[in-house]
Amino acid sequence: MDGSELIRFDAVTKRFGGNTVLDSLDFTVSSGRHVTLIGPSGSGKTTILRLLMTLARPDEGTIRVGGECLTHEERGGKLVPAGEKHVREVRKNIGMVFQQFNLFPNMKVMRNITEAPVHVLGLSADEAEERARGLLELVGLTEHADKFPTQLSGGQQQRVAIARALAMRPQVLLLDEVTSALDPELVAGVLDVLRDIAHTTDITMLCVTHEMSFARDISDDVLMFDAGRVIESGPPQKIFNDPDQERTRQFLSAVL
Ligand SMILES: Nc1ncnc2c1ncn2[C@@H]1O[C@H](COP(=O)(O)OP(=O)(O)OP(=O)(O)O)[C@@H](O)[C@H]1O
Repeated sequence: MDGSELIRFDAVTKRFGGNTVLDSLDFTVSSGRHVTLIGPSGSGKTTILRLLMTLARPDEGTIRVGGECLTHEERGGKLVPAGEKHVREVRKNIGMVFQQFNLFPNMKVMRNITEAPVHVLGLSADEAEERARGLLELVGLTEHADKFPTQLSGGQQQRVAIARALAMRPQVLLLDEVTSALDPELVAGVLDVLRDIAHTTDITMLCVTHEMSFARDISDDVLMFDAGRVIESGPPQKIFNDPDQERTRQFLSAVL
């Protein structure tokens, strides 16, 4: 962890129709930090992760990751909207785990994990498999490399999705409600794996979750969103125990 700035949102506005979901949003995340986004449903948390994955584009403002601009590029001395090639390069630094796992159903676990390292990073099959074996051990699925996703529980599938995201060795891992689609008895196993990753690696994490005790455990910083703006931020002890904003207090009393 070197503490340098890794993610920067400058005056980012995102609208869907007439609905302003993010309203001139500014925030930064330093390298190695674990940041949790909390706030009421519809406050724009998932949209932030989707913008970072370029699954959506902002209407205004700029987003930078690792010093590279995700939204714009310089061409002929002018700043123009970023093209596909530029976006793909910047995005190599970002891994995401979704609520619904999104594994490739027709590929075995091993291939789910090696596919992008081979095709995007150009690793040899042997290098990618060695990397995948290490990750399967990390997520406790060494025995399941030759299974198809449907042969695994939801919790196991989500752990494969975590291994798959990490296989690209991204600088930042985005976690979007990764336990929301799981049966309650499978949640703890997935959160334990993520706790382990948070505590033993220097990866930067940006996490949207309703699991407040998990947020308390892993976060360096908590950002409280309301109506597309950060209304308060700070270490989890401060936000969860003694928030400054009445809106944060109300939100927490409803979810804790
Ligand atoms: N593709 C889309 N088209 C239209 N509206 C959208 C789209 N994606 C998000 N929205 C709207 O943007 C707002 C913010 O959504 P977002 O998913 O970012 O909120 P959230 O804070 O993550 O909420 P939740 O906690 O319920 O997941 C919501 O009103 C949502 O309906």
